[in-house]
Amino acid sequence: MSDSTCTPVYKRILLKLSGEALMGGDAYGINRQTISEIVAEIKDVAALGVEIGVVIGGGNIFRGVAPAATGMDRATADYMGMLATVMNGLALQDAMRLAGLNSRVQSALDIEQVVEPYIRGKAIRYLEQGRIVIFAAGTGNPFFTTDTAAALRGAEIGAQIVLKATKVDGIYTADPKKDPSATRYDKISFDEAINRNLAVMDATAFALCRDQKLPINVFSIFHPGALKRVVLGEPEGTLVYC
Ligand SMILES: Nc1ncnc2c1ncn2[C@@H]1O[C@H](COP(=O)(O)OP(=O)(O)OP(=O)(O)O)[C@@H](O)[C@H]1O
Ligand SMILES: O=c1ccn([C@@H]2O[C@H](COP(=O)(O)O)[C@@H](O)[C@H]2O)c(=O)[nH]1
Repeated sequence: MSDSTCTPVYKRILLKLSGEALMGGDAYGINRQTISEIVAEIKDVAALGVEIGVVIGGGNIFRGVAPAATGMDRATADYMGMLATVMNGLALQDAMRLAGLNSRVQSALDIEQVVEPYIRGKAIRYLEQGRIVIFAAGTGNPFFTTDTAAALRGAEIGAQIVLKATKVDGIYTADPKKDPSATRYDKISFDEAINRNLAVMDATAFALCRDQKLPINVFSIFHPGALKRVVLGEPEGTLVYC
């Protein structure tokens, strides 16, 4: 049932959830309280009748370019990273189940005993039926990231925007964790974000969204209500536009 007091400006969104955000205050893995809170934010948006695809990251478990992967064959490390996103996807689906949300996980890597494979038409059908679709295993290819998977799946499912829910509250002139003097953009063009090498997302993801005219909004998943505010068209975080 849609909430008649709030009208979303997007009918279908692709939400990129940072894997690291799932850690909450922990050093590693998935914090149950944090994942429940994130799911509650998603539930508020689902209640508006918005169709939601989710790409989940894996940085809380494994990252192919992290120190833990030093010396490893890069492609092997990347496959481990993609499998980490499958674990996060299953945890997210379970947290959604506990919250009363109906979701499906689709994986870009074939592990059919665990999750169903990514099939675009089926994913779109699920969205039309009001189910949340969690896209796991990134693009299914090494040397990419889940940000690029978000751009790709967002374009494939016809999402109107990619929402990057992360640990920072937008895009800054430099990494705010390293440069406290960095300032936040309210909005920025794709060309400027790419030319300035703003590392909040990788250049492949920015370029794909730019080419597909798919805007991105980067915001903090730790700001209560931020996801809903973005979906209602209220200013939140940083909008990346064509
Ligand atoms: N110019 C910038 N503006 C904002 N954040 C930046 C910038 N440059 C680098 N960052 C960093 O980018 C990070 C992006 O966050 P995030 O952890 O979501 O990336 P991710 O690799 O997609 O996540 P994960 O792998 O955990 O799914 C932020 O934590 C921030 O410190
Ligand atoms: O398409 C993809 C997506 C991801 N990977 C690997 O997984 C990890 C985790 O993803 P994050 O985007 O960093 O959350 C990533 O570092 C890669 O190692 C991949 O190979 N292909």
